[in-house]
Amino acid sequence: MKESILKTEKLVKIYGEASGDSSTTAVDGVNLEINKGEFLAIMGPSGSGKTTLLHLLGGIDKPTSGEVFINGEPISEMNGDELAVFRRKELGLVFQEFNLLDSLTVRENILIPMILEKKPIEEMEKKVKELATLFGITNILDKYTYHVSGGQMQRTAVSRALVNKPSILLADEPTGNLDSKSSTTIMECFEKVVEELQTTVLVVTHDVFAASYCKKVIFIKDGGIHSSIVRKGDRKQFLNQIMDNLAVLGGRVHDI
Ligand SMILES: Nc1ncnc2c1ncn2[C@@H]1O[C@H](COP(=O)(O)OP(=O)(O)OP(=O)(O)O)[C@@H](O)[C@H]1O
Repeated sequence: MKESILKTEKLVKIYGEASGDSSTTAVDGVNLEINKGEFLAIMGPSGSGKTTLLHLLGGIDKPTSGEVFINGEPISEMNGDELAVFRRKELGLVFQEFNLLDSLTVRENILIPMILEKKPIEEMEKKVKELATLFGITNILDKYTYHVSGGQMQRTAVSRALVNKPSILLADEPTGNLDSKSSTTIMECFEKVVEELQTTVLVVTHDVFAASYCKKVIFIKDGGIHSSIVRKGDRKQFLNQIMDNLAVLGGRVHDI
């Protein structure tokens, strides 16, 4: 049976409503359901509302109306502290800019969320070893982040996002600052996250190549869900299918 991890009901985000200036409806009544083990991408033209939607799903921003449920829990009913704890346990977040602390080593960066959860030291060491092995970064664990490559930084960020075994990993343009080789490595890491750790992954991306690694792509336009496609054949066929759907969406290719 399908297990719902994340669900939204009539999610709306309007910017600028209170200021009296002209307002922008960035997310316009989105109903979305993501089940356990899904690996999906959200794509759409520039300004279509992708990042805003991801911020609402991750509790980083509050909706104007509607609700986000994570494991059946409505996140709008949580106060700031409750939401912070809930996010630390249930959500893993990965950003384009990596957001690592450069005064810490790779190992220390990965440990931060577990330290905040006051996990026993043996458990922390075991988890870091497990994730570093899975993502091929054991040899850089004691390096400072400014001494490692962009691809290694992003694999560190993915490890940090996973240490507390979240229900879902949300990634905003995770390949945006990476060359094509590192982008491939990161998308292969996400495949492992889904297949070996059974963690659900949602990626917001402009990158057709990155999206082609996913099993499903949801296209958004003007803040609403326009269409979605599911991967049936190989990755190259899916990449072509994604390109065709983006062409239908409109917007110039370099805007996507
Ligand atoms: N803080 C804000 N205040 C006012 N308007 C905003 C704000 N953030 C986003 N918007 C507007 O909301 C709409 C959606 O923006 P959003 O950044 O979510 O789109 P996006 O699809 O992620 O774009 P891109 O692909 O260019 O990053 C745009 O019209 C944008 O100008």
